[in-house]
Amino acid sequence: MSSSKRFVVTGLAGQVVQSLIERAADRQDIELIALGRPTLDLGDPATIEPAMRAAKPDLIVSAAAYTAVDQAEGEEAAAFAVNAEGPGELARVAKLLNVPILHISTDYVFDGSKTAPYAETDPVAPLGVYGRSKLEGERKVAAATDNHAILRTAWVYSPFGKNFLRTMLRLAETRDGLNVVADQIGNPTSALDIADAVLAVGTNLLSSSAAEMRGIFHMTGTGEASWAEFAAEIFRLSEAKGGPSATVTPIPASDYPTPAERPANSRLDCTQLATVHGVRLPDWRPSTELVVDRLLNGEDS
Ligand SMILES: NC(=O)C1=CN([C@@H]2O[C@H](COP(=O)(O)OP(=O)(O)OC[C@H]3O[C@@H](n4cnc5c(N)ncnc54)[C@H](O)[C@@H]3O)[C@@H](O)[C@H]2O)C=CC1
Repeated sequence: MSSSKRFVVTGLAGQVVQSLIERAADRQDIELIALGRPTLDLGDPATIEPAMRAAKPDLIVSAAAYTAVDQAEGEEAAAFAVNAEGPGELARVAKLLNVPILHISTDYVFDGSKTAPYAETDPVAPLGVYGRSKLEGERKVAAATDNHAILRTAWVYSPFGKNFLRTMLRLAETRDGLNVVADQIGNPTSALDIADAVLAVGTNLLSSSAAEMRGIFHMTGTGEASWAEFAAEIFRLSEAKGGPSATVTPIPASDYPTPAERPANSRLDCTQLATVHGVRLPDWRPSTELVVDRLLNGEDS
């Protein structure tokens, strides 16, 4: 029998990390190890090489990040340390250990002014600190090693952690109606589907040295929605199962000001990932149903 490959992922409790732990548990061919603070602290680069050497990865997954988008506006140094310097050091260590690195990035590298879904080759223009820090992370990873795949995702939800889906269900416990932004559109993406895709792309990088499998790929759920449409679908599914629901009133983003500006169009064109890696994430609606079901059944905290 062939021995299993060890994927070492950064972070302990994040949505993507938790999803990777769950999905890898079903796989004989992959062993997943999560490394987080204090053993590996992206904000303290000196911890990265010793932690990674000890973990002996066959492949590194860079999933941890400073993800508080609004807070980042006032904490630029912290956001850049964790989202740019940390991943740059991780990629240096990946090169040193001669292993591939998969780095998770974001739709926030774009300003959202394009009217069609974004391709990997479209010009970047982040609107805020978080997006700029993630873009710098992409650049540092790419500069440190050719053996990388940068996977840009967006609108992540899951049974774990903080996300829009869980926030909507929580608010509906106490409110009959909610105002939700209708003029920002994107591709809702289940972290469980991200985990499957990461394991598939990682397996490809380990089995092939083809240059076309390296570089930037867009990786979101299939299908698009506005936040208001996403909320309405969450409540439709929840109500059908006897869970909380609320009436959604669509509002413009200008009626819901936030410290960080969001792109109006967050849609990512994922053709490259399908063509090169044979990976296509499912439609967001059935994936949303799976997560709503799990939360209503109380399987997750
Ligand atoms: N949540 C979203 O909607 C989106 C997320 N992304 C990206 O996807 C990736 C995964 O995001 P989520 O799982 O949703 O994030 P999350 O916020 O659920 O989890 C972030 C993880 O990073 C860890 N972390 C934070 N600072 C750290 C440090 N200094 N050292 C070590 N670990 C640290 C946290 O402990 C946590 O485990 C990130 O790279 C994020 O930028 C991209 C687009 C959208």
